Amino acid sequence: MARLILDGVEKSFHGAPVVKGLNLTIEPGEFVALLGPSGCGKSTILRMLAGFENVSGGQIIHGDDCLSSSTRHVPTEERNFGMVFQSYALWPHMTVKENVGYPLKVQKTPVAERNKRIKDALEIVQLEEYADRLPAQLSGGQRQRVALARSLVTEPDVVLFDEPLANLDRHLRATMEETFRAFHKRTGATMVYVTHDQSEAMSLADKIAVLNKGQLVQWGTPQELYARPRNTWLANFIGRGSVLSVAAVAPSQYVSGTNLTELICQHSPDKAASSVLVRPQDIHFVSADDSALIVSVHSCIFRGERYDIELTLKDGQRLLAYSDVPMTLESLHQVRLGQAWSLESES
Ligand SMILES: Nc1ncnc2c1ncn2[C@@H]1O[C@H](COP(=O)(O)OP(=O)(O)OP(=O)(O)O)[C@@H](O)[C@H]1O
Repeated sequence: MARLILDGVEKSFHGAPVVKGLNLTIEPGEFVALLGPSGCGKSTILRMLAGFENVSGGQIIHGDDCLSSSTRHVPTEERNFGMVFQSYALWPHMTVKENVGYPLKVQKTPVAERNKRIKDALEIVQLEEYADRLPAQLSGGQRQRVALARSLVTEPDVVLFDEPLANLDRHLRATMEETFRAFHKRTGATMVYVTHDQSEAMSLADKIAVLNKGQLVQWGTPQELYARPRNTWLANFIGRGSVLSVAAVAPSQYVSGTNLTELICQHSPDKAASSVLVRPQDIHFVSADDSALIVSVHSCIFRGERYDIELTLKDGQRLLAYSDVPMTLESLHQVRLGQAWSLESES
């Protein structure tokens, strides 16, 4: 098992940069998500890791080996990285076990060893009983599990996933997330997982690289990204909450509820302003509290376990809060704010 390093990786297509100076160090056995909106360069990064694309600058290092640089390009088949795509990419005329065993056949692994590894891989994804079926006789989730089994028969150090759940319905996605978690635990392989779905990334990954327009915005654990997003763009992208304009305050710090209330009250459009992130669970409805803020209810939406309440502050800004009970539109309430996180402005 070896560390995977992206060192100043660049990629341009026809002179247009799509990945800019990317630095990431992925520890052996880590589950890493590359998260970002459509077109931010996630798949291109994965394709460079896989060796389908060369790099325009920088280098990719695995352990002691340089896999890609401006002077070197180790071909895909020599990287021994497993890959799982959105489209499954199964051979329709081959049975499940033939599909799973295909990479071993290419490697000319002896038949007895091949059969053992196929059996082990199918056991991990719980498809032993389906070994002789054709892909057309399987459900979407089962096909994705075949692709997963195929990605691990060669016992790769690194497995690359390109939006593997994008074609599955919500219920199946949750089940497959469980399969991925178990798969990671069982194999201990390093995993790099591309997705534009933040809840998927948060629930699966040890660390997340959030990308926007080909650049790394932040690299951290899901908890760090949620609690301390770097800038306003990331605060709007990760989790639920409200980005408020307040009187000037230094970025990257927690602001206490009392200070926050003051910063909101002192804010005026003609003065320098900062942005803070307020999470809905930090907004508390109170009664008869002199230091509380007066808000009115703009909307109230039932979400099953609770209501989403959109509030309007005195200056017209909106604030998302949660409530166990429904609230009447336009009604006035008092809220006490817990804490907020101050943000850098988007560069
Ligand atoms: N072979 C190519 N030739 C030219 N431009 C390309 C090529 N591949 C990707 N691009 C461009 O690079 C940018 C990043 O594409 P990429 O597929 O990496 O984004 P992504 O984040 O994976 O998006 P999505 O979530 O929509 O798949 C896009 O603007 C895309 O049009």
